[in-house]
Amino acid sequence: MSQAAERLRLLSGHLDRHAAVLRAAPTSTQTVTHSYPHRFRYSLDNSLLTPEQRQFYEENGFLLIKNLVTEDDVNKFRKAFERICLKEVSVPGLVVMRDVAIAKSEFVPDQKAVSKIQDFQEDPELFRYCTLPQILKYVECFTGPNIMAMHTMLINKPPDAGKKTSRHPMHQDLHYFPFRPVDRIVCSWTAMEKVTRQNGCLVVLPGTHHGTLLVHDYPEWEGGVNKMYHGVRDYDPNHPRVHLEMEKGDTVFFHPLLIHGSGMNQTEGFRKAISCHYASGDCYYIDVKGTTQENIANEVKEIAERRFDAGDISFQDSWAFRGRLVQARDPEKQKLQRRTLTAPKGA
Ligand SMILES: CC(C)CC(=O)SCCNC(=O)CCNC(=O)[C@H](O)C(C)(C)COP(=O)(O)OP(=O)(O)OC[C@H]1O[C@@H](n2cnc3c(N)ncnc32)[C@H](O)[C@@H]1OP(=O)(O)O
Ligand SMILES: Nc1ncnc2c1ncn2[C@@H]1O[C@H](COP(=O)(O)OP(=O)(O)OP(=O)(O)O)[C@@H](O)[C@H]1O
Ligand SMILES: O=C(O)CCC(=O)C(=O)O
Ligand SMILES: [Fe+2]
Ligand SMILES: [Mg+2]
Repeated sequence: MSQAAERLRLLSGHLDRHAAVLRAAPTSTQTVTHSYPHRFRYSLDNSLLTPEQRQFYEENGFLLIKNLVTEDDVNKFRKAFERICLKEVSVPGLVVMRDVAIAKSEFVPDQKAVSKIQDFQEDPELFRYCTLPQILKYVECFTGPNIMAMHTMLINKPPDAGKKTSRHPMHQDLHYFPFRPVDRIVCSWTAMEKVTRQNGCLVVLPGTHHGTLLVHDYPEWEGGVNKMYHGVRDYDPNHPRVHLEMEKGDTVFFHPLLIHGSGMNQTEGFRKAISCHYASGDCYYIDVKGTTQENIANEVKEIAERRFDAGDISFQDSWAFRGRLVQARDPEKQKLQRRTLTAPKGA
């Protein structure tokens, strides 16, 4: 038997015994969980999540917390978005996107034209979302105490213009991220109104975070597809799907390998959600050359160089500009700010 096979055999023997111990464990699982650190890969020890919530995230890759953001705060974020759309304020670095079906038709200079804004880290009111203590408390369970807000977004999913371009294809957010480790990254996504299957709620494939990063590309949709909306090329169409219907203020936290998307908006209203991707400040940048992420890296680089009229902006630079420290126990260790390009040995 090869050394590797022998190691695997020993390891699986160890895991079997481990599982047997867990099965034989008494009903007070709370004390048991703390003595078996390998049982938890996706979440860190914390005093916030119930054992059931923690287990749910481990198994499914997402966790929905009801009523986490107040009505008052959501209304303030809606107002801030409106002011941006009305061009009453201009925010440095902000990316405004119109749905491809609308962008290619007549320009309407109000929020109706805007399907998404990204990178609102310089808007104090919207960025307040990323610093809400009740959100960071949950985020910390996945990232640990040093937290960077890496990517901010407000999605204003328009009524579908008839070409199904309001859909977001099934994807894994990690496709867009040149930083690791993967399990120390989490997204928070808050409904800014009731979201339903009708207006295009999030759709998730539970448990897919256990897999690896898959090949992403533009889906072959007849009516067109929005810029950079890559989808997983092959996923199991029979995998169970969950439609996450949510009330205003409800927030879902999900893992960057969880396959998710959102359906067509079949209503007359604009379905709004605000989100932030967080990563541990101890994460490091990786070089995606030669990986499945090379296609998105090239697109991002091209757009960034055009926008900033600069010669050479790397994929990692484009993230380093945007990341903001939102919580620190250990300010020295914020590798994502310093743009450490090489992975530490053994990572
Ligand atoms: C985890 C997370 C990162 C996951 C995601 O967010 S996935 C989606 C990521 N998507 C993005 O980051 C795209 C961000 N959007 C943008 O950068 C911009 O909106 C752009 C698509 C570059 C367009 O911006 P801009 O150049 O200011 O707009 P213009 O009105 O001048 O149009 C220039 C040409 O682009 C076209 N365009 C505009 N919006 C879209 C669209 N949504 N999809 C596809 N093509 C689009 C527009 O028609 C125009 O094309 P031509 O007329 O030059 O042929
Ligand atoms: N024909 C398709 N090809 C690839 N992906 C699709 C297709 N139709 C929907 N999707 C994706 O599946 C997810 C869910 O879409 P959608 O809400 O339409 O689901 P659904 O279960 O078909 O709901 P409904 O029956 O309400 O339309 C979205 O990410 C969407 O982009
Ligand atoms: O709000 C949505 O439709 C989901 C958007 C999304 O998953 C993303 O932009 O990565
Ligand atoms: Fe996503
Ligand atoms: Mg459908």
